[in-house]
Amino acid sequence: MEDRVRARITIDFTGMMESLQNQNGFSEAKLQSLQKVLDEAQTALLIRWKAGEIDFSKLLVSMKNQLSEISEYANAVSSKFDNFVVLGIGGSALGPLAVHQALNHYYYNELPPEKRGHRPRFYVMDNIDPVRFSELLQMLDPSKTLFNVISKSGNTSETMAQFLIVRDTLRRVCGDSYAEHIVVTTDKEKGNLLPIALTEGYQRFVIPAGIGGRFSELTPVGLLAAAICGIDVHRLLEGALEMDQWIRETQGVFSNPAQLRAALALLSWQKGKNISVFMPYADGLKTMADWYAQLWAESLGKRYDRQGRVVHVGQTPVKALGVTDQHSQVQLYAEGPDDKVITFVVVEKFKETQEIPIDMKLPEDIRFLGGKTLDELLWAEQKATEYALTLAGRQHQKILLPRLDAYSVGQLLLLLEWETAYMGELLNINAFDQPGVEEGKNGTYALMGRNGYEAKKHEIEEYGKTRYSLNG
Ligand SMILES: O=P(O)(O)OC[C@H]1O[C@](O)(CO)[C@@H](O)[C@@H]1O
Repeated sequence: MEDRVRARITIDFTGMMESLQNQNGFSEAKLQSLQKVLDEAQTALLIRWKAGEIDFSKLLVSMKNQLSEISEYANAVSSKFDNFVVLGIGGSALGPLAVHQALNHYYYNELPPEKRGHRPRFYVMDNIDPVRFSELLQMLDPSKTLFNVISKSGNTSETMAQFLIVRDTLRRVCGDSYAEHIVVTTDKEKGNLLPIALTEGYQRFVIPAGIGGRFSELTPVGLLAAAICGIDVHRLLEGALEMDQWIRETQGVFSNPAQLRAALALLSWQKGKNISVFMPYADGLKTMADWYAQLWAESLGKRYDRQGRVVHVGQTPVKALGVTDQHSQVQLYAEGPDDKVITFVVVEKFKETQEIPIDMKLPEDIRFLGGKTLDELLWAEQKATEYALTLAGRQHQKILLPRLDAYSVGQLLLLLEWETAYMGELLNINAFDQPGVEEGKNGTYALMGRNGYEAKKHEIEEYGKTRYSLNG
């Protein structure tokens, strides 16, 4: 029976304040003085959203209205197929993966069907590594598999290549019924995937206009996969809506969680903290750190400001996992360059616990663990690391999730999306585009022989003539 607690997540920014207060020239008043900029940021966002750009609230409400369609399809296919495979990359893969890992059994795919509600196994193919892709196709029975091709643009080479291989395989294995094994999630009007989907009669879901990949988890991009794998998508959206409302309706940097995190991020970035470490203390949130990395990096790493001036802004996101990375990265965080701000994400109540057995015959060095639980050990380690970083004068803050459930995850997604949007405004850049990836894409088209890219191909071949390499 799912717990119906609807507690809000908490932002504990003591670690930031203490460290910032120890720096010359910082005061709470300085943080407060950002309020005017944040208010302007909010107004600017709302104006642009009214004019048709991404609008979190509108999006969530319209998704709520579409849930019955998504759930109906999900229920129909989940008992029909043994496997459900997402083909996508970036925002079209990281969100579905993060939410699945956060909310489903950690070993979901290994469970016998009855223990996963007779729902299909779930795979996300977010790369074009030929070995992994071949091995996936060797391992799955295509006739028992549903493939979800996800691409906002409908043009992404990696996803299109995967799709063409899968379509070919399905045609060979399933004959005329191959189209029943493909569901497409793409734009309503644009892209090359759409006409193929229409002509070949695939089931189709729409990514609303104005929503870029990294902001699309709470659209059919993520909701379909979640619904097929048994996640409570209603609660996910409820949590997101609750956070959206909290942020949208709360004035004041010390009461608005996204404004506070963005303002602190700006202040720390201005003080040379060029790295933002996202460190959840829950294995279920490991891929949430990947999702966050794309959100923060692609949204905020920009060459030009809104007036076209060269600014080169952005903070490099780093993924870490507590407690695992205490034994690999924390040494650097404590004693290396003071260029990081660390966000711990802590779950206050885990859905499972494990007691450590008591054995009085053991030496005290390990006997002290007996009678405690793994959760207690994990929380103690997090607190101790937080304290150690405080002693080292390092900046950190903490997001506390009451539980790792759909409601909290919905809140977390929206918190981070809003924070990114505010940070974009504070940096005076467009957080919703990604022009820096175009050059690489065009180069790929050129090298793969796409018509119209001959000059670029020549340019790259010329570049390739001078090499400095070592081959013993
Ligand atoms: O969903 P699409 O259009 O295939 O894009 C995939 C990813 O590629 C990017 O456009 C970057 O190349 C990301 O912003 C996006 O999440």
